[in-house]
Amino acid sequence: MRDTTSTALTWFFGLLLENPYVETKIRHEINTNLPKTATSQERPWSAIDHKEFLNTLVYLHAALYEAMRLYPPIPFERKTSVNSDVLPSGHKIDANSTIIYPIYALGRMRSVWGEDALEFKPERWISETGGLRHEPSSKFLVFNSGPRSCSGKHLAMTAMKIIVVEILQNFDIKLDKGHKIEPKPRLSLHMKHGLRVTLTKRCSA
Ligand code: HEM
Repeated sequence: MRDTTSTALTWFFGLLLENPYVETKIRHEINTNLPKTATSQERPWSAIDHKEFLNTLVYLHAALYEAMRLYPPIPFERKTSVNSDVLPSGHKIDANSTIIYPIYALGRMRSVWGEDALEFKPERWISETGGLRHEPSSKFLVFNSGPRSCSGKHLAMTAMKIIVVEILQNFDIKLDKGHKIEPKPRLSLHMKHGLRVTLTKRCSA
């Protein structure tokens, strides 16, 4: 469980470094919504109603979902049938069959996510009214779907938002020269060489 959130955050920051406009938008969203009483020296969630504040970070939420769509911490899953059945696709399965489904590939299918499926675009998660666009768990399978889906999803999203706010409020991040970002698929989708960055302390305004 700890592995899933840390893996998600590593890919999130990797994507942020490759897409500086997303970082700018997230920083803007944080600064706009952070109550004026909370300075960058102060941990905002100790001084304010953190639930209310984190709920305003719609674009950050979208960017975290988008990072996990492209790099799901658990890249494949399996299910075993109790009885014979027919899948929505029309495929027949026998009782006691184990099906492995690739969450990584599902998150990148053009037929599911559109022509820009391979692009990192948090905007795809924002609705016309500016809220978070709902996608069914059968489409966004990162937290699994059905009765055995992740019971820590809300906690994971809250923890990741807090960590991102804390890091972005306090540091500038730069990818180390020559560092190559590439996946190492295992049970969790780690980065092959980790994410080597240099953090520079931000001066408080
Ligand atoms: C980004 C973070 C996370 C992701 C992507 C994630 C994803 C998943 C997935 C795919 C499953 C289904 C596993 C399976 O059936 O084989 C699962 C189950 C579960 N997760 Fe998470 N998880 C995350 C974080 C967490 C956290 C932080 C907690 C707890 C604090 C947690 C608690 C659980 C539990 C208890 C289950 C089992 C649910 C059940 O079988 O009824 N998860 N998670």
